[in-house]
Amino acid sequence: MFTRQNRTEIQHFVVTAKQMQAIESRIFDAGMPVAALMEKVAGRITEGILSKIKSISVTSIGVLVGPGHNGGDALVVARELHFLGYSVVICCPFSKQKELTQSHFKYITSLGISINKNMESLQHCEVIIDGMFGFGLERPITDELAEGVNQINAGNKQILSIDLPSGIHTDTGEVLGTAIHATYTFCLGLWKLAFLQDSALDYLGEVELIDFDIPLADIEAILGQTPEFRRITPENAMADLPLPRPLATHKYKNGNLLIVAGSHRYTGAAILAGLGARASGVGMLSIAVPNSIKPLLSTQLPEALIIGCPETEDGAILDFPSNFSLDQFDAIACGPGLTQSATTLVQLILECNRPLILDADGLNILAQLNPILTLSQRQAATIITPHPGEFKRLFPELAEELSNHVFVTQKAAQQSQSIVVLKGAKVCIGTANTVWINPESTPALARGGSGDVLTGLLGGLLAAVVLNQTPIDAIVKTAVWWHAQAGIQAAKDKTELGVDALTLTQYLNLNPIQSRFLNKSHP
Ligand SMILES: NC(=O)C1=CN([C@@H]2O[C@H](COP(=O)(O)OP(=O)(O)OC[C@H]3O[C@@H](n4cnc5c(N)ncnc54)[C@H](O)[C@@H]3O)[C@@H](O)[C@H]2O)[C@H](O)CC1
Ligand SMILES: [K+]
Repeated sequence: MFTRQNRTEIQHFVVTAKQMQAIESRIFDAGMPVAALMEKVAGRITEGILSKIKSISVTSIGVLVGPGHNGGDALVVARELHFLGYSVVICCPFSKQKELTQSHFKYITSLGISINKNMESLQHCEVIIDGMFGFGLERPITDELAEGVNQINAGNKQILSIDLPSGIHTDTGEVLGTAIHATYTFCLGLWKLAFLQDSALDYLGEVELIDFDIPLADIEAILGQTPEFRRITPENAMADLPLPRPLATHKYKNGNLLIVAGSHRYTGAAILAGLGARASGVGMLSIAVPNSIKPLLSTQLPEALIIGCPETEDGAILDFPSNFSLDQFDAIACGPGLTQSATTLVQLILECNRPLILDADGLNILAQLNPILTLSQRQAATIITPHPGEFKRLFPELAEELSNHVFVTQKAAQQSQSIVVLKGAKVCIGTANTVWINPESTPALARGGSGDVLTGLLGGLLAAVVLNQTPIDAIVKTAVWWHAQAGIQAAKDKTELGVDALTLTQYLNLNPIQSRFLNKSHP
């Protein structure tokens, strides 16, 4: 007995509409008939739909059909549901269809199922299948069509969208005119960019990838060895964890990190960054803080070397102590809780030749210093971790397009020659060749302090890879994934309200996902 192949590797590809069309064309050129592929895909969508509706009592299913092949998929699904005994109501508010879609119309009509033009025909159905537009949507939905979509949304029924909620732009995730509010969306073949854009989140509902066996060779032929966009998965995130450790390792081989953080006003930020770094397993941790808060840090992080620094009148770090050198560190993480009074210090750090993570006030200070020029002139790698507000201050010329997170992250990384981590529901990581996007997270992390934790965690992991001369890009996505997974687990245990930043640091250590890492441990 054969079971369907579990192709986890396809989970990490992300495509634009144009790339999907190009991949699809290769399949057709190789001899796969279009109708056969539609039949196969729709069969798998039907399985997906049945698994979602089996627990509710459904007698009548409404199917919204568009003019293209998204509509064709919907008609095949409708036909199969009809044969399974469901009462199917079809609505197609278009007078012209593509040839294959037209052919399915003819057949389904011959089975005695009538086709309605008016969207009100769907109002008594318990469930609606949305096959109006997929990746072929090319202009806004307007007029009567828009009214119909809004009416369907207002009906508060379960809506299952095929490929994309109709009205959502495949690449930007933006709403073109209006869009279906799906309960579930079945993305066909490969993840489309819209599934990883914050702007589409409210419309997608629960999402699932329907694999239909696109050969990897066709994907790679179009996307290349280094795809432009990549989705972070447990597999690719864990592959870059510094585990298992070599048996004969010692502390100087596991990274030496300097955190520069905190002020008299914001002591907690330094502690949280320190606790994030602690969880990373970094070999040596030093934390530079204003002299006056050194005792507090020493109590909270007994394993770290706390460096008390001269401070400004308002309690920010003024400078490093005399004879202090940044050269000894593998990496520096700078910014949480510094306040904007630490400008001279941040300038000094930007000039040093150590790999650097800049966050929070570090970014606000950078924003005053011609960011693109400053970053591109740095002699070592820089990772910046802005939220959208900080991003706007750093890259004002990209502000207008900020709703397209993936695009602006890519542009900012290219312009600044840095790694740009744009925070949001779906964190985007722009590197020289690829934008990594984290699909799984939790709103529980939208809370003061969780960014400080990420900075520390990232710093610790970065210090270790710099020392071992492994690529930096890869570890950034691992840190973002680890941080989100800790948040998800904490939210499961304590609700989304119970994940304060300190609790989050505890889940970095205790996260059950870590037991999976043990598989990679020594025999
Ligand atoms: N992924 C695959 O390899 C497969 C995908 N399939 C399905 O096909 C659609 C894409 O089909 P396509 O015909 O290219 O596009 P659409 O169905 O999304 O619609 C295009 C159709 O609609 C017209 N149109 C576009 N915007 C508007 C508008 N605002 N108002 C009115 N009309 C509009 C446009 O002119 C076209 O006529 C994909 O999503 C999958 O569902 C295959 O079935 C299997 C392989
Ligand atoms: K759709």
